[in-house]
Amino acid sequence: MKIALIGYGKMGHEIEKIALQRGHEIVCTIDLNETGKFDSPEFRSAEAAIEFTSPESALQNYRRAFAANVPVVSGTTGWLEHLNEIKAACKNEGQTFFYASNFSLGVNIFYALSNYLAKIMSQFPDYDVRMEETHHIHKLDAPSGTAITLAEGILENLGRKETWSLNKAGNENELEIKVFREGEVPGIHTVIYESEADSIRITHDAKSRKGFALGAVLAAEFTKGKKGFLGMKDMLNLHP
Ligand SMILES: NC(=O)C1=CN([C@@H]2O[C@H](COP(=O)(O)OP(=O)(O)OC[C@H]3O[C@@H](n4cnc5c(N)ncnc54)[C@H](OP(=O)(O)O)[C@@H]3O)[C@@H](O)[C@H]2O)C=CC1
Ligand SMILES: O=C(O)C1=N[C@H](C(=O)O)C[C@H](O)C1
Repeated sequence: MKIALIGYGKMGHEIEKIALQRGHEIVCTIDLNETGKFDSPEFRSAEAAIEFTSPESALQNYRRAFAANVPVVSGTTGWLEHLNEIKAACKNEGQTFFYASNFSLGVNIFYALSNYLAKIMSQFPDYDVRMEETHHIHKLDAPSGTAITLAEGILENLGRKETWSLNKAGNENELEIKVFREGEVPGIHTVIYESEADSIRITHDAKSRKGFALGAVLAAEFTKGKKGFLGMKDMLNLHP
């Protein structure tokens, strides 16, 4: 299929490689300060645009792609305060938008596992829960989008935490997410349950960006012929 890339950084390059390997054509790449390209015939010919940019630019990019009637697959994190606006555009304007805070199969299995563990732990109040995430030093947002999705799943299934907090231990109603930024780490997420007797830890450790990029290309393939707001739940049927 014809794919446009919005954002030609670390993920844009990785996605390009995988898209070409899977027989797709990259018809247009749009990086910072190249917004004129949204009006080009090449961009308009795309059957999907895959967007990995920055928290501040994501919403504008979606709007520009929608104006050209190009479906969007996005993995950019840190923009979710605008989620309802995008859902409304899907519903009221007939747009197509696929979002995942993490496109890797492994993390989506991990989400399901963490939700299930939280459900079990709802019966065992002696265990407190906290989370840790580690990423490369270039990351702009904290906590990671993946950590927020994990935290939301824990809050929903555990029933004894009201909200999550960033690097702030001590309040028993809050689920602490401790954030580390180190070297070129692609992404590590850990959920820790601890009682006086023992601790249980589950970790997802990405070996590279390949899994994220493959998931994004599979998502672009999945959007073909579909309308509305889509996510990994629709594609993988993994977490209830
Ligand atoms: N959902 C998932 O599975 C994953 C999500 N991510 C998320 O994706 C995003 C990008 O990650 P990554 O590729 O590592 O970051 P990079 O910084 O390597 O790449 C982002 C690219 O987007 C460009 N850019 C910035 N603003 C615009 C704009 N307005 N229009 C077009 N291009 C723009 C940047 O240009 P310049 O460098 O000149 O600023 C850069 O080339 C982050 O939010 C990250 O959290 C990352 C991995 C997996
Ligand atoms: O910025 C990154 O690199 C990543 N961002 C995503 C996030 O914020 O969860 C996904 C992955 O962890 C890599």
